[in-house]
Amino acid sequence: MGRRLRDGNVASHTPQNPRTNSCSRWELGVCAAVMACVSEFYAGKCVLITGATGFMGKVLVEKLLRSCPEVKALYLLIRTKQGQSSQQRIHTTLQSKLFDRLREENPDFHKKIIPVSSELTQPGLALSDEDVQTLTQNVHIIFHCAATIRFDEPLKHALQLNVIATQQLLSLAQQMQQLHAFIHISTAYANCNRHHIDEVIYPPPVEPGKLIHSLEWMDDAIIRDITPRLIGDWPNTYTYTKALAECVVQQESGKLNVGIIRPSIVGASWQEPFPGWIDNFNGPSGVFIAAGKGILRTMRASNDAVADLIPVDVVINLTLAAGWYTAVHRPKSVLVYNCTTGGINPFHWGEIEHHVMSTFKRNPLEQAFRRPNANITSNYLINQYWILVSHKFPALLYDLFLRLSGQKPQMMRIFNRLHKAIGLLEYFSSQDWEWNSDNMNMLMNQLSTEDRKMFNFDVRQLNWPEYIENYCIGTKKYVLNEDMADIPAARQHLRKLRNIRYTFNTVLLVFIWRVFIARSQMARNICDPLLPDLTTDTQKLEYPYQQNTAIYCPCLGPAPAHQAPCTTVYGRMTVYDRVWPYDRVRQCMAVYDSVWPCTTVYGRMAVYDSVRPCTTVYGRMTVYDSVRPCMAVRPCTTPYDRVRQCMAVYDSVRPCTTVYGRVRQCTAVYDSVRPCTTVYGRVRQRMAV
Ligand SMILES: CCCCCCCCCCCCCCCC(=O)SCCNC(=O)CCNC(=O)[C@H](O)C(C)(C)COP(=O)(O)OP(=O)(O)OC[C@H]1O[C@@H](n2cnc3c(N)ncnc32)[C@H](O)[C@@H]1OP(=O)(O)O
Ligand SMILES: NC(=O)C1=CN([C@@H]2O[C@H](COP(=O)(O)OP(=O)(O)OC[C@H]3O[C@@H](n4cnc5c(N)ncnc54)[C@H](OP(=O)(O)O)[C@@H]3O)[C@@H](O)[C@H]2O)C=CC1
Repeated sequence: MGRRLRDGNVASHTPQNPRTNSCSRWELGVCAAVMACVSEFYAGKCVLITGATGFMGKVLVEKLLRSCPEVKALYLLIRTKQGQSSQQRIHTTLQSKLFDRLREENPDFHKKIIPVSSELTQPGLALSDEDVQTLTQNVHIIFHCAATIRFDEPLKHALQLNVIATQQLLSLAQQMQQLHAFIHISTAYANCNRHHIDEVIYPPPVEPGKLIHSLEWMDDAIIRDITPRLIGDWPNTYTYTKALAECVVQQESGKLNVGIIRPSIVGASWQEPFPGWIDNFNGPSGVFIAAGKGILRTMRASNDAVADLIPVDVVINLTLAAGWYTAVHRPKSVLVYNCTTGGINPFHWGEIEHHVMSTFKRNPLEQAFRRPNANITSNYLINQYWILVSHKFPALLYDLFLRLSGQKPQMMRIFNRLHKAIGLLEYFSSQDWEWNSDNMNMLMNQLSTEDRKMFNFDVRQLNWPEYIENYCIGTKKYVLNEDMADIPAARQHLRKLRNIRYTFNTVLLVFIWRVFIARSQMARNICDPLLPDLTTDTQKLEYPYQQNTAIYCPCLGPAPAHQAPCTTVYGRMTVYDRVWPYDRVRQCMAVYDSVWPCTTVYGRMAVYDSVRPCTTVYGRMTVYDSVRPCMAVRPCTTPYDRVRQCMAVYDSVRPCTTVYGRVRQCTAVYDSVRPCTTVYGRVRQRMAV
């Protein structure tokens, strides 16, 4: 690694006039024929990069050193953090697997890296005078990647980093004597309040200077209160301040050659330095991991909305090419590149869900909480339902288990954080945008064949299923640092989870059956058609009586009736009793109905009698009511109606042949409906009969 600027040991170089240094059109042709023009352009150049310890910054440093080996020096503006100096931090960053390929190709690559201590939120970027002098003398190209990308960042801090730091960097750039290009990394969602987004800088929601001055004197509590009103149509302070930053870039660019790159949702690498490289939980990566671990089961997203993911290497290739183009062609105004895939090679969230789940089932993550099975829905209520059933309920059970086993409950806490994170992402997964990407296409056409291969950002070639598979495997290998050799053990763990789920579901089903369904005729009527029909098609064709046997013994395997078709209710009852002896009459009715639904009182009675011959009118009436509830079918407004109904039943039990017998029967029935306490009442009863 090159020594820090403060040490004053900067590799000497001959300053070149940016205008004469750029490839002429003739030179471009020669360069293309001999070697890639873009890497030729970076030869001998000093490049300043902010955000080099971040996701995209790292990939930029790696690609620049690998594909432009003649680059002179990389000045990386890095803040001290957690007691580590910028020197130590870059040292740690370079240990990342990301640099393995470069390490192999060029073990001395670190010598070109010069860390510069800089806290971007401080006045003057907290640069020493010496560092300012060296940077202003040497830097040819600036890539400004640093930003806070947190969606919940307090407005003042987001403004300080994303807007004010950009402003300060631009004024430093103005002092640079041989700067060729200033490339600012923005986001495709800076203007997410619009549906169609062109490659232009839109008017800012508020004049950035005014906002900066107003927020200076306000305390944090007031700012927090007015933030929602200030950001208006923007979903968070990140996209809002990125919109303001674009405006600042335009205002302060002066005579600088400036380009703005607007990537959409930056994901794992597609090809370089190797497929699937990713090192953080941001954006979809965290969602994929949570789904792969079986924690996330539901999320609000539209199946049909375009998932505008863009691989990180595509963004970096475009950025380097834009650096070259901006320096060489010096466009008159700030050139904006929408770096997106949706308009060129669209892929949808529903498809992503499918491929993510399929990949994690084949290549499971270690120690999954449940089997991966996430579903996306755009319906708020359905999502809330699944959150309750698939997130909160299992979390409660698991925490209960942890408590009982003397451990600290943690699942509910994890779910609360997950819900906060996905709540912030839903805005981006529930709708889609149209980005114009003419400048990206124009730039591609400007590249030589060689450059197009070396700095490939042609997303038409992107094979999504393959990319998503590599992405998921990348989260496993590089974010979670899991060993691919442990996949068989992870698969075994998933099988164990599946068996636990089957057992749990069976117990739950049996419990629900016994407590609710087996005790209620109405519930049975509702549930019977919903219960799984376990019979095969051949059985259905062969014998209708067989169809429902499985309903009565769903968890205990096939009943004997499957082997020897049962044609009588009695036979059927025998099977039933073996499985689950319980409340004979109710069972009998249920079984009978399942075989031969009984619509007449008579049929019903016949079944009833076969089980428990009825000797009392009351018992008989209960059966009668269960078949054709008298109050429901024909509301009985008078005891007389009831008596008529009862008599019909009564007759079927004990037919009466004498008038006297009839009167006695009637009286008994009548009494059971409305006991009579007066002689007058009795006489009225008899008269009625
Ligand atoms: C199969 C389904 C397919 C459908 C799939 C749809 C995906 C739909 C993606 C849309 C994506 C749009 C992206 C816009 C395009 C840009 O503009 S890109 C810039 C993107 N910026 C981000 O993604 C930053 C978002 N993150 C944040 O704002 C903050 O991390 C959060 C989410 C507010 C959490 O903050 P915090 O509570 O202070 O904690 P933090 O330490 O940051 O993280 C807490 C936990 O959340 C986890 N976490 C962080 N981010 C995430 C995440 N994205 N997901 C899950 N967990 C996360 C962390 O791993 C951590 O877990 P533990 O390690 O503690 O177990
Ligand atoms: N990731 C994505 O999906 C997308 C990102 N972008 C844009 O790309 C750029 C890079 O994003 P990404 O790499 O993902 O972000 P990261 O969060 O991974 O990296 C942010 C970088 O900024 C640096 N930084 C933050 N605060 C300061 C500070 N006060 N002083 C000095 N350096 C600081 C961080 O350094 P440190 O290590 O010290 O924290 C880190 O190197 C951003 O401008 C972002 O807006 C745009 C679209 C999508």
